[in-house]
Amino acid sequence: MSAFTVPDGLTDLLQNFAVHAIKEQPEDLLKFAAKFFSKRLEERDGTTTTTNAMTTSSIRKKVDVRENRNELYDVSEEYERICESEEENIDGGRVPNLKSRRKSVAAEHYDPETDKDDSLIVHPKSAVQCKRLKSTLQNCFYFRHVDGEQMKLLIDAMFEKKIEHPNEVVINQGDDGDYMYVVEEGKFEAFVLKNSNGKDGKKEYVKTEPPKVYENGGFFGELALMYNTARAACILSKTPGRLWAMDRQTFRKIIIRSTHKKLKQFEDLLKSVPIFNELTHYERNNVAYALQSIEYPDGHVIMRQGDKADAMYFVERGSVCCLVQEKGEEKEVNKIMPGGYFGGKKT
Ligand SMILES: Nc1ncnc2c1ncn2[C@@H]1O[C@@H]2COP(=O)(O)O[C@H]2[C@H]1O
Repeated sequence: MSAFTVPDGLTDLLQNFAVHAIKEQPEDLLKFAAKFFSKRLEERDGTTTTTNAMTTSSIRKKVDVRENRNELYDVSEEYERICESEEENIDGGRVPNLKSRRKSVAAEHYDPETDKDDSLIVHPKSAVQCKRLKSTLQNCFYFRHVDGEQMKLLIDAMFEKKIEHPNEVVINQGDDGDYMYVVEEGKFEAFVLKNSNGKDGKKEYVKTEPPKVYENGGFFGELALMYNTARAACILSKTPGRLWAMDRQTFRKIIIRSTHKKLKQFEDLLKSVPIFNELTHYERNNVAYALQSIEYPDGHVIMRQGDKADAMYFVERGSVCCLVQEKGEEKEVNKIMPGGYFGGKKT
């Protein structure tokens, strides 16, 4: 009998491929496989086969890898390389060159446990501004974990930023994270760099996939502050508008303290669920924000057979029994353990 050695990573690679193929049900499996594996290769090597442009996913990949080692990856080399032209082309429109906004990526590590300094910035506001800001924050699910006292500190620390024109670049991909923004009014859209050397040597940006539009609500610019990385996308105004900005220090002291632990817990849970394995950092983060922790007592009926599906559930602790009514009797058909999920299409 001959002994075989399974190459490192083979199981994960094939599992990922199988999950994708099952999910997407391609007509031509071979073509789908070719595309899938080429994309993995591009992501690993940080190159594309058609251009030399550094894609955000490859930048993000590198950032992620370093993050796992608790180091900070400075993307400045790539950024300088992709920043050579004087003007930039976003979705066909001309926007000012933002190279001057680029600073070095701040590498300081923030540990909420050891930070005893509670001093925060205060930007004075009128009662009307406070009221507007409070209602904007309350409508934003990102701030769900913030308690009343912290909400007051947030309101003090944030300041209003008026956007006068469409096509203003609020965030430039590759920059350091200085502020996170909450949208009170106006329309904003996210773009990512497609080609650093497009038509006439100008940089070309495309809408994110899926497109991300913020209209009279929502937030952006949290990733670079949360993960200490360079900006992962550009945010451009589509109309004049009004934003509320939160500086990096306030974000760290309030948001990281109150939500980071919870988010990490959720993120780890999501990582163990195969259908979410392939999500990017950003996508996984968004799912994590949308999750809510609910404790059920033993024997509690979470949903009944025939109920309308209104949510998907992930088991964090304990186990969940699936029962089916058969000839007037309930029969256990499945037991879902931590890492398992139900309430989606199949359990
Ligand atoms: N597909 C996307 N990938 C990364 N960031 C995105 C995407 N769509 C929207 N964004 C937002 O764009 C912001 C750019 O700055 P940050 O990286 O700090 O945080 C990012 C997110 O809030």
